Amino acid sequence: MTHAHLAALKGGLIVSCQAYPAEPMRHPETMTQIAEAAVRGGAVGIRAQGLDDIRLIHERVALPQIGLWKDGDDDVFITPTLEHALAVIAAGAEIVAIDGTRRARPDGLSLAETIDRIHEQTTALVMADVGSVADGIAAYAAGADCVGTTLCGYTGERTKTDGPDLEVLRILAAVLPIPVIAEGRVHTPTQASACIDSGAFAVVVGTAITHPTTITTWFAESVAR
Ligand SMILES: CC(=O)N[C@H](C=O)[C@@H](O)[C@H](O)[C@H](O)COP(=O)(O)O
Repeated sequence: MTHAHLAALKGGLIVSCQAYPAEPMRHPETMTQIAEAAVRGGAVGIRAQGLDDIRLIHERVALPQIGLWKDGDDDVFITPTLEHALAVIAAGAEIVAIDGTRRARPDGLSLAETIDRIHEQTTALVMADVGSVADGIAAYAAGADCVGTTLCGYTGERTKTDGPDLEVLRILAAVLPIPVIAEGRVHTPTQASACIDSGAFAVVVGTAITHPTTITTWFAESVAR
């Protein structure tokens, strides 16, 4: 049985609204406006980073929100500890995205301990951001409510493909009984559609919708002679 907030995402597009440190658009109001614009285009959910952004988006956007807190320069930086996860949930995220890899976590808790404590202390769901098939299987065993292919190509286990890692997506969607969300380098509508055809429960698009600097480089490079 899928929780209502996850069920609301089924078969849809989740738009990741994130700006990176020191970037011009890094402001909760700006990210909230981007999220509001994404709603008008048909997004069924929003993914957002940082407590202030999550709080404001929760106030103004009536869609399920996947929240995360990127912190630290270590390998594990997506909502790296239980404390980060609880803060993301307190800020209003219905689903908390956490590092769901098999790497050691900075607070010394295992992934299973982290997920157990989130489930004991809150009603939020956990999206485990994984970097490989082995990660995904371990995250399911650890109690994740859903997994995302978010970290495929970023942990050294998988080659960073130009588009989404459809191979990991296809395998995890076939073997796991929980939703598998496609995320990472989905840059075109055709790729998003291929994710659904490969078994994705939902598709997250960030950069190609919400990161104008990167999109500008794609066009600038294509006109350069
Ligand atoms: C690896 C990592 O840090 N991923 C982050 C996770 O939230 C974001 O920087 C990405 O923008 C997000 O995953 C969406 O992916 P893309 O922007 O490729 O559509």
